Amino acid sequence: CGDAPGHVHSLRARQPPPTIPPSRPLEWGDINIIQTTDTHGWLLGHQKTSFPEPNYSADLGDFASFVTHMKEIALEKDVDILLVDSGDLHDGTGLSDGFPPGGVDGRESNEFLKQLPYDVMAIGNHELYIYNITRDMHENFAPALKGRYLSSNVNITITDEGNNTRDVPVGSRFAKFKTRKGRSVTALGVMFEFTGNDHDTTVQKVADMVEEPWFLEAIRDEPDIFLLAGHMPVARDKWPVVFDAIRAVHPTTPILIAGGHSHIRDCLQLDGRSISLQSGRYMETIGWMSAKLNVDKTKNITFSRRYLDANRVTYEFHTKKKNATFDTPRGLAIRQGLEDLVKKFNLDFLYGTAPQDYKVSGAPYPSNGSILSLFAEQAVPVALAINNTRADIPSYLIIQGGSLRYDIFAGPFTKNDQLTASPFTNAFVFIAGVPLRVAMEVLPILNGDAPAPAGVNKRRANDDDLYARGEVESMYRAWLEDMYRNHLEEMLRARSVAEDQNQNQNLTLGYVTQDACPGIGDDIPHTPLQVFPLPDVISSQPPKVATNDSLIDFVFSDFIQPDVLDALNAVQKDRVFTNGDVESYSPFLFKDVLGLFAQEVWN
Ligand SMILES: Nc1ccn([C@@H]2O[C@H](COP(=O)(O)O)[C@@H](O)[C@H]2O)c(=O)n1
Repeated sequence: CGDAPGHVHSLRARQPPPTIPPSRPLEWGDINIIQTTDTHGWLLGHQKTSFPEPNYSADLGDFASFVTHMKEIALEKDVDILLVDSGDLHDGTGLSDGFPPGGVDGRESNEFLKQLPYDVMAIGNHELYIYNITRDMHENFAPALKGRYLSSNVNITITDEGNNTRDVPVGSRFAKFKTRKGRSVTALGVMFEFTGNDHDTTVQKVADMVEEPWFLEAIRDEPDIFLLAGHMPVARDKWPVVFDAIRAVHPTTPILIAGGHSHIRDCLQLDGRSISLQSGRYMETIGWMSAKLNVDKTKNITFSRRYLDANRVTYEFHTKKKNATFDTPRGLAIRQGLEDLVKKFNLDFLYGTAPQDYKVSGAPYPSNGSILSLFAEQAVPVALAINNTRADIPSYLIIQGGSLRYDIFAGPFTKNDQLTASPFTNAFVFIAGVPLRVAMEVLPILNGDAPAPAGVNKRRANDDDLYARGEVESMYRAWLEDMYRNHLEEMLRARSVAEDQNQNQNLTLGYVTQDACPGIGDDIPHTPLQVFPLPDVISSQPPKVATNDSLIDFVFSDFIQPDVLDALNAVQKDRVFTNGDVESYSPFLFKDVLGLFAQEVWN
């Protein structure tokens, strides 16, 4: 059948390029865990054909079939298997963010996640940026998990039917349940100390949470295992606070931690009877951990972990299925439902044809190949000139680079691609009559490239504050930079580049993980992607005006409005800038910009 006019035939490549099959079976234990985290709406998988995308080409239907077969294998082996998610279901693709006016982000895509047999799910920070989303999770999502959607330190304020205001957990504080084999599990869902949450939602400090009576009561009786799911990176965060609180009562009980948030693959052990795993982002990685639970409490537990590339070749290898025997009725129905949602949300609508790739961290900034340069220097000026009475007034723009979430690939550019690259509903606001010189002083301060005057929140310099507000892109990039640096060092150690290329010639691009757990974690060996450093805040080209003191419209994202006002008031004393000076600049939001630009320029 032909494509509808202005639409692509399918968001999926007809035949994704072949991926390398795994060569090592998974190590099974008495208790086995499949983990997802930071899925951010990527339920149709990665559909582009240039590597590493095909590594992650499986959709949620494929994953559902995989889980079914893994449960069958667990039954044959007579062991336990649990499915766990560590949060961030929103903001990332059209399936979650392409809803029509009046809808709620993620409500329809989450219906498909409900169809998977998750044993435990934890809340993420992307469930807290907008109150309506949190409320939807509380009212419509958590009940489907029947007490297993965990928000140990996250509350929502609601007004009940009797018009009383109540502060309640978004999901449940903890869950206690038994596995198929009769093992008792005490599960928690702990969130990092996020401060960027919306009104009427609260995130409690982890040190305060572990002193709560409910927490002490929940951990008092010894289970067979503690399962700590949560939207918090396994390294350099507050897991040890939770771990120590449990260890003070139960020195040897197995503790399995399923972390998330920083989008990396990671593993460590806080002691010999515990393991912490984190399985990446965007349905690229499926995490596996297993534990052989010995009864001798003086001995270490034998754990294993593996990072699976989320594609059918991987899934079929580990379930010993063939293409023809892999799909389950539920898997096929989920895929069909997702395809139907693509049509319903018009995600296959074609805005134009991207002439080349535009990368987030795979190209230098600024450059022709950078999506940050494309957005701030080309797309925003075109998109914000539409329906804008101020379009003729010289303007200068700054925005947070973290709002550009994914690469654009050469070829058809659809509504789904637009939302994948830039999913947020941030607004463009402005202050009229700012001297260009003053506006241009804000950027280096927010990036920490210039000394910040007292009281100014330096976005890059103040890493703790940035981290608390949810910024983890720099951690993800640092992880990529490490793997690329290691690769270059290895090439130097190799006798010649030719020899290295020879050794690596069958490897495709992908993640090369070095974590703190024994053995090799990656299921498939890859060669790493090249990565470039990026600033936190980016700008448009300064306008051509008479002098640097000429007055311009200073345009910025409402997401960084408090930082911008602080910086403006610190770099000059002629005028006090307040929220009252800030006006709406455009009816269009961040998520609209690339589509408007593509329609004008890529058509
Ligand atoms: N309205 C928003 C919300 C978030 N961002 C960007 O996302 C970063 C946090 O996302 P994680 O997946 O890393 O939790 C945040 O720091 C912003 O850069 C945004 O731009 N607009």
